[in-house]
Amino acid sequence: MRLSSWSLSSAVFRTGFDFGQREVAHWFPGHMAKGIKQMRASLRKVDCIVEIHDARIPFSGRNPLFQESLDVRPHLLVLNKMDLADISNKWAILKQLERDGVKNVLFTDCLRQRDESVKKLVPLVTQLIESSPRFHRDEDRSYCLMVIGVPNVGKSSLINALRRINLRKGKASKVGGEPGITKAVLTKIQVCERPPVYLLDTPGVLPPKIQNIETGMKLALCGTILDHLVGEDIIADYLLYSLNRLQRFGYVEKYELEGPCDDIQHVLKSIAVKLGKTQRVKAITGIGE
Ligand SMILES: Nc1nc2c(ncn2[C@@H]2O[C@H](COP(=O)(O)OP(=O)(O)OP(=O)(O)O)[C@@H](O)[C@H]2O)c(=O)[nH]1
Repeated sequence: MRLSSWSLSSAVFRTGFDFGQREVAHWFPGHMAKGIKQMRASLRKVDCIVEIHDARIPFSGRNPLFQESLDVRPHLLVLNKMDLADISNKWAILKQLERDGVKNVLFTDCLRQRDESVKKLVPLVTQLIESSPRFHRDEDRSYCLMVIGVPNVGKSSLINALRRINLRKGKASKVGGEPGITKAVLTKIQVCERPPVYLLDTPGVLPPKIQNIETGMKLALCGTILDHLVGEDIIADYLLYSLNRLQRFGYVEKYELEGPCDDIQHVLKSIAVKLGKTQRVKAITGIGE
């Protein structure tokens, strides 16, 4: 078996998207451009930037547009959805990020009710802010954080988890399984009383140009780009390619296949049959005769 038939050029051809060269208007819609503008305008009020990214793709798809803000404020990279990621090589990930200039990293799972990782966030950011050269201690001082990241990585979930853990309060930010739920920079949301910590939720912003097609596919696979913009079949094909390349053959047993396979249509058909998701359709013959 060849490990995969997936090919970058065929994905470009089939999607019509060229992640490297062309700006794809759908991926940088108006609210994202507006979001970046609003973020820049609000930066003045912010003590620390909390950038959230998907722990499954720690090195791909972070938005370079955020970089300028990271240079002027303390920065914490939160790698969320760690429950879905393979973090057995956590130290290697941290080392690589450090080489890329990212020193402060926290892995989180925002869906767990009493998650220890989310609890660490407030002490970590207050420490970062208080050790920054711009810091002035003041009796009534509160801390303002700005939460940034590409769409659907869990920005709103993190805000809600912080409120749940620190204030025992309910949701303040709308959460959704699709990218693009948060469309406006919100007003300050309180997430902790002692010390008083507020934060600004922001819309998920994709880079206007995606570095290369593989980065684009990873972002799509993690749900940061609406599936239909890339094509569900192409995303599934890339997933199969990635599983085979990483020699993760768990899908073979789960879907009772004969063995590893590089034909996505065959795999999808077998899954549909196993899950009873098939439909009878009338075959139409004779067209064009
Ligand atoms: N498995 C898992 N899912 C998560 C986690 N955090 C968030 N999610 C899910 O990821 C999806 C997106 O979460 P949101 O909090 O809406 O993400 P967002 O970054 O605010 O999204 P936008 O508004 O599109 O920018 C939702 O379906 C959440 O339930 C996590 O730690 N683990």
